Amino acid sequence: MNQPQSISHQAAGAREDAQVSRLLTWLSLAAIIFLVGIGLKAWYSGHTLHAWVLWSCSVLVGLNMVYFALSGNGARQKGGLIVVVGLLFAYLIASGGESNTGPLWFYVFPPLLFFLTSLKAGTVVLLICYLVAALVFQFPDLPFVTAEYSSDFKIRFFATLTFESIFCFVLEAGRLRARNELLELVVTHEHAARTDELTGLSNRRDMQHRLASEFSRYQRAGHHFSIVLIDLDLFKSINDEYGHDAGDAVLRQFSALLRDIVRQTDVAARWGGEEFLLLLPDTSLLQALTLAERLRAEVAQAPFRFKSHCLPVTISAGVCSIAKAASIDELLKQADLNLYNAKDAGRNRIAPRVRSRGEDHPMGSPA
Ligand SMILES: Nc1nc2c(ncn2[C@@H]2O[C@H](COP(=O)(O)OP(=O)(O)OP(=O)(O)O)[C@@H](O)[C@H]2O)c(=O)[nH]1
Repeated sequence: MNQPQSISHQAAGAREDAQVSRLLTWLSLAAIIFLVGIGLKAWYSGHTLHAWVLWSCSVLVGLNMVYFALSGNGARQKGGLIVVVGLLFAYLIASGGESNTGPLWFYVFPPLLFFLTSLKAGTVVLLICYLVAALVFQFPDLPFVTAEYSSDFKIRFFATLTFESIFCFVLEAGRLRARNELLELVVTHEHAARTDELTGLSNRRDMQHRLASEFSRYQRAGHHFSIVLIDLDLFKSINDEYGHDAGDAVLRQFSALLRDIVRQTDVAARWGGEEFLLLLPDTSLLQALTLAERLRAEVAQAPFRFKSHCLPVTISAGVCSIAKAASIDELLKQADLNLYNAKDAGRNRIAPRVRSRGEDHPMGSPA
């Protein structure tokens, strides 16, 4: 049986991914403007190589944006941006940038990295960057390494960068924990808003949503469906005779029976008090009547127990197919009318009553 609808972690995650991608697009745009601007400055200061590297990076960031716009692949968008930024920082450390200030840009990397990747992946990439920086600092004679840094600078650079990295890690871990707790809370609340607390079935609100979407499906594709409106007979007397707790126990036991009897695609809801509603997709009136009759017979036979008492429980139900109604309201009204007829005819029965060919007993009457 269909559980009450609820948003999943995946749905929330997908929404979050879309937000991050939007943010990254703006960030990429800002980076392109920034890189072109600094490149111009380097060009006019006579650092032509530096200018070309910055402009090349801005082209790569632009290509990454275009790729994302065409493919919509957010993971590749992040990966592409990390690779470009990583290459740029490796160049800045190796060349020293302008006036040996290139490594200072490295401080942008830890927060960006943890934001774009997971804690684990961010730590791994960061360690690789540390290794590159250590190699450049330790072996200034390596090819492509043109900068030289003082020992003081190297020590301070590593110390401050390590401090920043740890701080970013702790902050990101806290953010992720809070985000996950919030998601759990949203899912729990969403589930509670759609579930009947006593029986665990869908509540009226959830059923109304499902009826509306099933009706749209019917209008769009012509998929027929039926409903069964069920009412426990003389339920007040159970409450009066055995107490409210006994009544609650009966409602729970009946719900469990309902869950067992319906198909995976059917929806069972507590419609109110001691009234239940079944939504049966792709089901004709006759099929719905057959199911309702089976349910009626099972309830009449089932031993409903509360403490040492065996409680007499029967149900009446009104069945209606969408083929007989022009709207959900009309469908519910017709099912309610049929339920009233079943009660009026003596309870423990299903309405409308139909006689199947070759059957001795009319369907919908007590066996
Ligand atoms: N224990 C319990 N009782 C409930 C709950 N919701 C509604 N009821 C009771 O259900 C009873 C419904 O009584 P009625 O509407 O008179 O209907 P009935 O006694 O079932 O009689 P018929 O429907 O005519 O067969 C009332 O006594 C309500 O208090 C619930 O959540 N728990």
